Amino acid sequence: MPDTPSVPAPVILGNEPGSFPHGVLAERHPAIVRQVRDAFPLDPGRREALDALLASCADGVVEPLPAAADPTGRDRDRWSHWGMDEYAGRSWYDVPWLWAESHFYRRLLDAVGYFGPGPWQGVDPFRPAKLAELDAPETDEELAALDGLGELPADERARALLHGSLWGNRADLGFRLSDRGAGPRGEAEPLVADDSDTLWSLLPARGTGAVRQDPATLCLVADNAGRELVPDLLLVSHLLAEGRVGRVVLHVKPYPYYVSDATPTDVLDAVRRLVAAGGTAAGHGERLWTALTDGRVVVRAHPFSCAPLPYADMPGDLREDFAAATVTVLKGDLNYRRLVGDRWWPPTTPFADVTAYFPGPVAALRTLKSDVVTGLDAKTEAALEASGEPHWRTSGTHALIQARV
Ligand SMILES: O=P(O)(O)OC[C@@]1(O)O[C@H](CO)[C@@H](O)[C@@H]1O
Repeated sequence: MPDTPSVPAPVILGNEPGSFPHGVLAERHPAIVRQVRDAFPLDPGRREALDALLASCADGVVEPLPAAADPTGRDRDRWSHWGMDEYAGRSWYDVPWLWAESHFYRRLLDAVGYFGPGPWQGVDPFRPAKLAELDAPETDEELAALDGLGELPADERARALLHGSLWGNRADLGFRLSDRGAGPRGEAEPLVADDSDTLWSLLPARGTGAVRQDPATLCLVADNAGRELVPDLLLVSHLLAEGRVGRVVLHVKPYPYYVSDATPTDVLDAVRRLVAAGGTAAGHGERLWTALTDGRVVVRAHPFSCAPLPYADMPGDLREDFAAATVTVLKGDLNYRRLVGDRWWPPTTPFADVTAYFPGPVAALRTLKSDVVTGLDAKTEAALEASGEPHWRTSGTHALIQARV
């Protein structure tokens, strides 16, 4: 197995005005604070805390989590282990962008009283937006379209559902706040890498050549709730129905994160949405409901899923989870950044090299919404650079399916 590149590329920081990472820290985060402030009738104490965070976004520094932030102290201990003491006092713009962003969301939860004690303990500040998206007419349309898939051969249905999950990643409420917009479609193909054949080779359908001794286990590291989680669950349901997997471990976040990231509550909302939709969607919803009750689908909410660190720093128990899977599929841009390392890799750096540390076969389904990218062939990189789309890395108009056996 190739080794992770011996000389890692520079870590992405948010310290360059005009860059995407800087814009996220300086513009998107304040917009998110205002959005939360307007979405809840918060008491003066909470509003003051939000205003303090808003002020900090512009020119503040990383501050330790206040003692009240976490009555048990367990989460503060984790954050200390994750670098909070090292970075405390330093500008948001001078620490790794991944770390700064993740710490912002943890501070936002403090500001709204998510960790309590108090009336807002456990209330997801992003829930109104998540539910609005789940109940949107577009969701009805996407679920109704499932009725037409039944006529397709199983492998075409599988491909359609895989792409539904892939492009579902554009349904990202935080991203839309500063979506640089899909500029004029250039020459470059929307899919900049496609290892789907490799992924399918790991999850053969019943009755095909490759007969597995034990049913395959899929570890799916989910990303956003709503209109991304629904297609993810539809793919899971299809893989179970076709015998491509016998068991699914669904990783979601233990608490709200990056605006739309899915929590266990969001899994329940999405399954209920499917069951209530009628038609083919309801069949998927009922299959998932049964699979959750009989243990074929297991939901995990590991603390490291909300860590400000790359997966290369994952703890042993999570490493064991991934190692036990036939394949681990990571959804979305943030998980991609954490999987390959949020660094200025040359785009042609082999995906296999930057994921060499990962236990077991791994795949990524991601729309490009931030600067990091690996695993492109030189021709694709050249086409993207020549495409007339200056923001091809961050606009969400391109996506990739990458896999390492
Ligand atoms: O993981 P997701 O939901 O696909 O994207 C997360 C994201 O919105 O957050 C970061 C910018 O704030 C980027 O990684 C990306 O744009």
